[in-house]
Amino acid sequence: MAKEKFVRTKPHINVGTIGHVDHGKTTLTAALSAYCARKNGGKEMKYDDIDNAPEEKARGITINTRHIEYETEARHYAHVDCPGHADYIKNMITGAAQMDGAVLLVAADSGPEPQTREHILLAKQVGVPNLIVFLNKMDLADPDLVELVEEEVKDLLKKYDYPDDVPIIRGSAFKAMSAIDDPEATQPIADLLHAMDTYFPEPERAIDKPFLMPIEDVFSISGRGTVVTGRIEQGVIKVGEEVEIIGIRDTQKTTVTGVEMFQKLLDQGQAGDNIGALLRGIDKKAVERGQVLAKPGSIKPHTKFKAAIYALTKGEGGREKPFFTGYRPQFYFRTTDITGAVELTGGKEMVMPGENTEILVELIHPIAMDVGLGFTIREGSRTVASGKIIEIMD
Ligand SMILES: Nc1nc2c(ncn2[C@@H]2O[C@H](COP(=O)(O)OP(=O)(O)OP(=O)(O)O)[C@@H](O)[C@H]2O)c(=O)[nH]1
Ligand SMILES: [Mg+2]
Repeated sequence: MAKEKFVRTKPHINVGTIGHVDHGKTTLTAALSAYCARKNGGKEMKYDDIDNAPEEKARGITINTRHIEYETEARHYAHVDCPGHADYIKNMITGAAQMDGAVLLVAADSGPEPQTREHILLAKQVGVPNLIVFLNKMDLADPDLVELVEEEVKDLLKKYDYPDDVPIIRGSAFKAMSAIDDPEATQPIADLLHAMDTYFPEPERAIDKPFLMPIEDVFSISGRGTVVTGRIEQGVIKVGEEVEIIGIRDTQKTTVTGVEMFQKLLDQGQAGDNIGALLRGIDKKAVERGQVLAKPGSIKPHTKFKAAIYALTKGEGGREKPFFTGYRPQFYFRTTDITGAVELTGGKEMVMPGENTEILVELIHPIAMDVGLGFTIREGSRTVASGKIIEIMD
C-alpha cells in the first residue's frame, strides 16, 4: 500500500498527559484525538488503541503508538500517554517523552495524589518547560470542594517552581468522549486545546546544528530492514544521507533509506520530529536504545568527563545523606542510563544534598556526548542530582 506523504504546514509540538493513576489521562487523550479528528481531520485514536499498543508492529516504519498525533488549526501535536506509572517515570527520565509542554490531570473528586506530586517533580527535573492543568471528573466532584482542590494544585505547582499563571481547565474527559459532537460537552476540550496553542510557546528547534537523534526503539520490518525510532534532537536528516550510529558499541556508518512520521513518508525529518528511520544493511541486533544517529564526524563517544551538578535536597526528592568519591549511581543521558563512578575534585570530601559542585565521572560504556549535554543522576527510584557536562576528559 502506498503511503501518504507528510505535509509540513504547521509547527510540530510534543506534549503528553501526566498525573495520578486513574485520573483520566487516557480518556482525555482519546477525547483530544476524537475532537481534533472531527474538527481538523486526521485519524481518531480510540481508548483501546492508545492503551494496548502492541510492542512490535510489522506495518511499516512506525513509532510507538503511544505517540498520538492530532492537529488544531494552528499546530500539529504529538502526544504521549503511557499505560502505567512506571512507564511515565521511565519515559520522563530517559527523555523518551521530551515534552515541550505537559497536561497534568487531576481528578476533581479526589484532588492531588502521590503520583500527581511525583509527576510534577519529575516534569521539573527533566525540564518540561510548561504545564497546563486539566481538572477532570468534574461530573463527580463536589462543587463546594473544587476551589479547595484547585488551591491544593496551585500550591503543589508553586512548590515545584511552576509559575502562577498555569492555566487550570475544568471538565470531564469522559463526558466529552461520550458526546463528542455535543459542543457543550466538548467545550473543556476546546478550551484545553486553545490553552495548549497559546500557553505552550513554540519551542526553538536547533535545525541548523548537525543532525542528531537519540535512538528510542528498534524494529525489524520484514523485507525492508531495520528501523530506529526517536525524536530528532537537532538538525535535519534527508533520505539518502549517511549517518553514524554512536555510543555503547563501536561506531557504525550507514545510510538512511527512508524517513516516516506517523505512518507518512517524509523527504526529510527535522529537529523536534518523532520519526522512524530505515537503515541500510544494519541488523536489528546491531543497534540499540541509548545509541544515537548522528551526522558523520559531528560527535564522538566518550566515557570520562567533568560535570557541574546540583544535588537535590531530600525535599526535592533527593538523598538524605552526602555522597563521596567512589559513588556509583546511574547516569541518565537522552534515552539511556549507564553506571558511572564519581570522583570529587579539588580536595572535596563529600557532596551534600542541596550543593552545587563539580565532579569527574567515568562511565562503564562510552556514549555520544559533547560539552553542554545534560543528564540526571539516579539511584534506585530517587533522583540524586542533575548536571551538565563541562569538559570531555576521554
Ligand atoms: N465520571 C468520570 N469518569 C472518568 C472521567 N475521565 C475518566 N473517567 C474514568 O476513570 C477511569 C480511569 O480513566 P483512564 O483514562 O483510564 O485513567 P488514566 O489516568 O489513563 O489511568 P492509568 O493509565 O491507569 O494511570 C475510567 O474508568 C474512565 O472511564 C470523567 O471525566 N468522569
Ligand atoms: Mg491510562
